[in-house]
Amino acid sequence: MTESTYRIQGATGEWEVVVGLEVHAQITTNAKLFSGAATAFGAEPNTQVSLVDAAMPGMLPVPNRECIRQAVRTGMAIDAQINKWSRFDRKNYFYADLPQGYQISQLYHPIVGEGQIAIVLDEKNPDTSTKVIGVERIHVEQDAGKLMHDQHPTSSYVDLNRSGVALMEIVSKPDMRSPAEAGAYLSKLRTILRYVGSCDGNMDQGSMRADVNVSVRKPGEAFGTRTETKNVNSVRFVMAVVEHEASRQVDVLEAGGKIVQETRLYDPDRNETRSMRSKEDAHDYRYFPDPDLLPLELDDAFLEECRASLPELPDVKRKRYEQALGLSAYNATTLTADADTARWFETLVAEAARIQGKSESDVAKASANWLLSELYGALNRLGKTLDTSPVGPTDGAELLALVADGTISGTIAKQVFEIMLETGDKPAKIVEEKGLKQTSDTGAIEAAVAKVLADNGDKVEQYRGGKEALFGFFVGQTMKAMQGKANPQVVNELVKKGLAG
Ligand SMILES: Nc1ncnc2c1ncn2[C@@H]1O[C@H](COP(=O)(O)OP(=O)(O)OP(=O)(O)O)[C@@H](O)[C@H]1O
Ligand SMILES: [Mg+2]
Ligand SMILES: [Mg+2]
Repeated sequence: MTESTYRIQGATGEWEVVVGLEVHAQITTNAKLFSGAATAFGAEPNTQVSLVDAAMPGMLPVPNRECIRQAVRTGMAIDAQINKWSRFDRKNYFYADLPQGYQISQLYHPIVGEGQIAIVLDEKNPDTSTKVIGVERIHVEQDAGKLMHDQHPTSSYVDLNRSGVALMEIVSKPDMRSPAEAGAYLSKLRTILRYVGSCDGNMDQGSMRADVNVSVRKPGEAFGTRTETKNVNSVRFVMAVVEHEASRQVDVLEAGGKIVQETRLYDPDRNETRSMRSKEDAHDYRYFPDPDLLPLELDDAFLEECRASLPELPDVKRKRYEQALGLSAYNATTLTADADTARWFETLVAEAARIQGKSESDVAKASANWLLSELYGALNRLGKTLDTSPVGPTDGAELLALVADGTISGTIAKQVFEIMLETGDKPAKIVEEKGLKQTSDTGAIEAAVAKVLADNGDKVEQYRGGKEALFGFFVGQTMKAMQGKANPQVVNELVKKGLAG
């Protein structure tokens, strides 16, 4: 565990920043938290609104089992305490996007208690740069609707599609100490949610948004007063908010001012935060238990099913990639940062092992290197991602097998791969049709070596005079003469022999 050393230098000395994040994550379900209305993104306004979501008198909320299940699975994935007994509370306030006049949330008895998330600050050295950030709680609550101010010159409209959509509010402890830690926490949380499948993590669609709580203090002193910047919707913006808000607070404090507990808004265009209103306290909302809902009681069979349905999680997967598959820490971290990437890689490795009749650990390194350099390089160039990759894991594994069994050299493999990307053809077919098979035909290679040595008599003399670095030149020239198709080992041997003779 490393201590963060992020400090802000002020006129009166160094300041430390303290950060806690409240993350609202939309639960991936087809239906809302207390109604059967749909939740699809991008639907026409007010087409996904049931009578419950519109708060028609007399309608009663009925909890959606799947939402509860996903919150519990998320809690288990961060090693949190799961509360078998929890309850919904009403958070009362008036706003035009909230037809009920209250939000159903969980203040006093959240469904998930304390947990933790391990963040990595240096991907090359994950084991020595891990910091554990505490999670205070996860509770389940309803989302509000959305006001639309751009539809009419003088009126605002209300879209209730989001009204009643299930959210998890994941509240961290004030354990982060720098913009980088806040960014790493949010990324890691998103990774975990995507592995679990409880939230799609698409911040640009609003499925995940962070309220960023920031305060500053002199190192070793008690916590200062926090401000809360609402609804920040990217990792980069969260980091920017921490940086700006911290230095703004230092300026205020050093000028003799006071920080007031308030809600602020982030403006990405001007990269600044602005005060919105003074912060409400819990008592302003007159929270009380919702009389329309019974307490939630989870039985053991339900909890057992939640646990059994969890996938292998990113930290465990990373360790397995390092220890069982022999990958570098960096490659293991990169490949496990995203559930889809890990799945793609695992199919590639399984296929490569199957085709070559080897164990997964024998083929994992070459698979990882190919995926992270060749495939990623090509996808970047083509503006594509793994899910839209023109080459799938099985074709990739077949290409790797051709290199492993000596059918083609690594250089030729790059050419074959380019053709695969263009045509979608199988690698074996391309090698066959283009006559790209590697040759170990010593006769042909010997002849090529002889010609290279004859054409470069001066260099041969220099080599023999002690300039051994020239060896690579002769190998390269021979390879070129063989159009890349010569077995490199045989070329090495024959060049050595030719130079000696
Ligand atoms: N001094 C502090 N500096 C920075 N962050 C803090 C500090 N004290 C608390 N926090 C963070 O502020 C957040 C408080 O969230 P919580 O949901 O408990 O309350 P809230 O913000 O008052 O309520 P609401 O959900 O209505 O916004 C937590 O993430 C916590 O870690
Ligand atoms: Mg909160
Ligand atoms: Mg808050």
